Amino acid sequence: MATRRRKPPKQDAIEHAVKALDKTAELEVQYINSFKGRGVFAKTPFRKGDFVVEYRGELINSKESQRRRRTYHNKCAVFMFDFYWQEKTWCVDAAREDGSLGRLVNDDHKHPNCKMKRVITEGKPHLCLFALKDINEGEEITYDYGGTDWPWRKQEDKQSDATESFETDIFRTTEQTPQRSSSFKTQEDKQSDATESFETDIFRTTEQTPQRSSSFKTQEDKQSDATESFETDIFRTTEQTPQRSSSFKTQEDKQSDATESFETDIFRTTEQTPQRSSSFKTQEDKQSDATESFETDIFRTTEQTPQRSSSFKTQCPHDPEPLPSINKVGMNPSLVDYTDSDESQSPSTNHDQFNSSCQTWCPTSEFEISLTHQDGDYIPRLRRTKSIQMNRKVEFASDELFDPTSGSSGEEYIPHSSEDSSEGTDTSEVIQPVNQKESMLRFPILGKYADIGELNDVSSKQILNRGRSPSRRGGNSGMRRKRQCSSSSRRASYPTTHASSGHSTKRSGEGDPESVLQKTTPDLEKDLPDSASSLHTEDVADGSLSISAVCKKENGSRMYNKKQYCLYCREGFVKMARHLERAHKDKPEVAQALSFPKGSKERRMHMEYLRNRGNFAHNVDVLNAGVGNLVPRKQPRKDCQAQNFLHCIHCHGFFTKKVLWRHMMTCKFKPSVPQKNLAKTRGQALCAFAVPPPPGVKVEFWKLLNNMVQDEVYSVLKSDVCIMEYGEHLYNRLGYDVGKHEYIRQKLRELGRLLICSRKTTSLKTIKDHVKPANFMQVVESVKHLAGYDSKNPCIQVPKSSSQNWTQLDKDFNAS
Ligand SMILES: C[S@@+](CC[C@H](N)C(=O)[O-])C[C@H]1O[C@@H](n2cnc3c(N)ncnc32)[C@H](O)[C@@H]1O
Repeated sequence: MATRRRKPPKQDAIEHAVKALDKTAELEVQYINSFKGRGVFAKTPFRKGDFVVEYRGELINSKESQRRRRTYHNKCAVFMFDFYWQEKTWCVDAAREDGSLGRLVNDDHKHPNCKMKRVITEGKPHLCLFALKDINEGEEITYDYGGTDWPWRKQEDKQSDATESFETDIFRTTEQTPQRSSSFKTQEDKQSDATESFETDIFRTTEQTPQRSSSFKTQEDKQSDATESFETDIFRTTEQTPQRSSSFKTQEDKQSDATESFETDIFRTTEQTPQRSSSFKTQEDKQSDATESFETDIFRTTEQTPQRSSSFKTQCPHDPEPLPSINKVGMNPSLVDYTDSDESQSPSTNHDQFNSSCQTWCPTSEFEISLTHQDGDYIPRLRRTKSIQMNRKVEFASDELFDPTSGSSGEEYIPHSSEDSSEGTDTSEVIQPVNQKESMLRFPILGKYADIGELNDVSSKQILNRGRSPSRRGGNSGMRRKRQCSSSSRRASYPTTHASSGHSTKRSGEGDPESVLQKTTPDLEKDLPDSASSLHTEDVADGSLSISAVCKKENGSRMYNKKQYCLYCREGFVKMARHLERAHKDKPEVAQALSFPKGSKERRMHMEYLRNRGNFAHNVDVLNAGVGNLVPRKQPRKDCQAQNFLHCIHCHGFFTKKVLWRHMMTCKFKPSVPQKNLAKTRGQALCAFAVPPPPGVKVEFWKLLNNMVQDEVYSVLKSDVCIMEYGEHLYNRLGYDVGKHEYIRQKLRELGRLLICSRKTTSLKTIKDHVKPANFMQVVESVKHLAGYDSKNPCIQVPKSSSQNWTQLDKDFNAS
């Protein structure tokens, strides 16, 4: 098939590994579909046994890998590849988008064409893929990730015919049910049978007792013996300058130029610990916490310079005691330093077993090239541990990467597109921009709200008169579950609402928020503080004001015990709708709400509004008293300070400042402002899809773009090369999740708006101009202009670029 001269695969692998080079002339990345994402494809044929690509990344120890796994998003954690070497579990963390190809190779457990092998060179293990069979040009490179619980496997068959959105849904569902299939064991058993027993031993040891099996020792010893001849090869290869191919660099540079730093931020924590600990061996032996960063540092793939071996010295600047050099002919100077290292700096703790012939630790080479299970050679069984979720409560020795207790639980796939909210009850859906300043209502404070004081008396009387009788039943039922961690049950006096006067119980039109407001707002406004005179809660000595966090049950699940306060009887109830129905159906607003069918949107909205009003009245009272538990619209995760909360003038919900801005945009109780429909007409949409994507633009990304509002921003961003490249990059990263499409569009629109503004106010014409350091001040000017910065009264109109804010801005923008 192939006519090119074949290099011995092991040598080929070592050469590429040492130089951190990919075969960019023979391989290419292609976007496959939204389900699978990208994949690596052969540009030229490979022969069975050929080295194909290295799974390159940062080599870290198990402790560090556990730590990262806890902090990484699932999408990143899936790039962590755990493997066993020298009685320890190691991990190649390829989460970083570094442009390398190995990390993008997809899984195929049925008909893989490659197999992962461990190649040790310069004392470091590398994970390399070798062809299991002849691979044709255009064929996707695949290997078996191991295990059986990868979500996509269960769906593979269904996938082929399904539509894109359907696929995504399935995928999500699967992600949420990370149960190991029952066939797992069977396959495990089959594998175990097919491989040498020692492999099984290795992984049993890893999962249960980190002891070396006797068969493993034998194998290791065999390897040690065999290393001698490889060393020569290794050192020969290291003489060559380890540079990345130019084509590779270009691709990577392009990506990094166009990419925002947010994606890489997560990794910074671990990358910013360049200190080497003093004694590797001791720490390793002790498995103490302090080892965490050390091993990482030693084996870290240089982030900036892809020259792995030569960067080693720089990576370890704090070696306490440099040891005598072992001179190897032809050795790269940096490698001399590396081999100079103290034995104790070997990643191995068992040097006798690893290389018993060396008194001083020296790098050895190990190569495992058996490509079938049958030939009986040592095949390191590499395993993707993404499917095993660490149980944080279990204490692990640093080498115990696998959590035996969670083996069957699978990976916890968390739907990532959902909003980060502690309580998903806010179903605000309509986006209607309003004047934010007018809409943010701060709470009234002690003494500043005379009306409330007067009303309090009335309401106190009302409470006395009524006692608990009208609400007793509801109250009891609401309190049936005695969970004490919600808001304070302190009774207080409240402003009355006088809600009953003059309100028809006639059905309002179609649950329109406005109609709800028209009927209910006037009453409430009596109770509301004058927004102009309202003060900020910071003015209160609010040491005793609290906002309770969400409560958890013993098993960690959420406890739904948030008490809402009744507008009429001032009691707290967990089930407010039921209470209102039972105790206050005579009230016009309640009657009005009840006039809608159960479960209807209108009824829910009315009830929600009444609930909010009751809570609002309660909060007003608590704030007036300066003591008590405030009821927020959404319970925070942690107990919060009251001054971080503000009140929405439309729905009267109490929100954190951070959330309020966004909420105001979507509050369903705000009166709607007629807006020009900026959405595409049907004709426009059809025309947009009819236009083929420009050369180099993927169809899927093109579709995403064409779903955008087609205004000036759209045409500008479409014509800017950088924005389009950035968009494609985002699409490649996030596009498989339909929930992220809007985010991608908004990111692009932000840049489009900036570009328009820059063109109007500065000499910058493209986004590329924006990244030139010389233009920095112009960019600042443009951003200020765009954000509506007022230099006289230093403030900005648009404090942050949430998509909703920009939606308003878009409208203003278009209007102007
Ligand atoms: C190591 S990454 C491979 C590169 C990935 N396709 C990408 O575009 O970033 C592993 C991820 O690829 C996807 N993947 C790998 N093999 C797959 C397969 N056979 N079918 C569907 N998705 C697959 C899964 O989303 C998995 O989380």
